[in-house]
Amino acid sequence: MNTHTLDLDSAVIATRAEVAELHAELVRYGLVAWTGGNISGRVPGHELMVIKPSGVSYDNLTPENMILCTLDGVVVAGTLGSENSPSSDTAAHAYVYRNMPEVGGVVHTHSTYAVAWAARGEPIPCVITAMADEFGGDVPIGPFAIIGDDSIGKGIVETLTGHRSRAVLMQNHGPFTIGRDASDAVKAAVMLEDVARTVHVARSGGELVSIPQDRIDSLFHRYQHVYGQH
Ligand SMILES: O=C(CO)[C@@H](O)[C@@H](O)COP(=O)(O)O
Repeated sequence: MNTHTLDLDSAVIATRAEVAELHAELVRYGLVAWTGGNISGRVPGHELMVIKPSGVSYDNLTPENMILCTLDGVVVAGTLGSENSPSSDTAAHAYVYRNMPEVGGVVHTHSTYAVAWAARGEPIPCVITAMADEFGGDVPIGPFAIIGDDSIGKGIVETLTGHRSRAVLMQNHGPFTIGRDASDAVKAAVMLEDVARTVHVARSGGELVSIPQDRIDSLFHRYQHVYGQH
């Protein structure tokens, strides 16, 4: 077996394990109900992605039943899990990977507060430092788009290209998040729901107080480049 094949096989195995394991985080943080939501990961160094099977209980997701697809969203025949149908959002995830080469992971959830902002068609205003840290500003609204073709993917790419936010609220539907890898995209989904809830509660109590842009900029820089362990 040549080294390229070994590299491919090991990259696929690692991505399957990562994506399967991360789905449990959506349940742990209460971001999905039933089989709603999905996570995918780009297979590093290859024009491939791994995504969950459609409509399968989170309790039954394993590395082996994750589905390997091309970046056109086509299932790679004869591979583990290929007997099942991939997520109904596969086209959206694939469109993001084709058009945003820096993205290594995509997540979709139906988390309550984020979906509530999406139902109002309102961007979440950056009025707490946690939003400045994680999203560098407001969390934007994406267009209303029907599942089944590239519409959702196009809406995600048009909204997030050149935008600091790793999260977009697709109007009347819910959040999609992106990241350098699947884990980073899951973090964005978790933090999104936290800020969506906090700002919703804040606004229900009265007027929101904005943060000066230069403060948002410095908070974002610190969090992205200084915070944590290096
Ligand atoms: O919201 C949608 C589609 O956008 C849901 O169907 C989705 O969360 C779950 O679908 P899958 O189980 O990934 O096919």
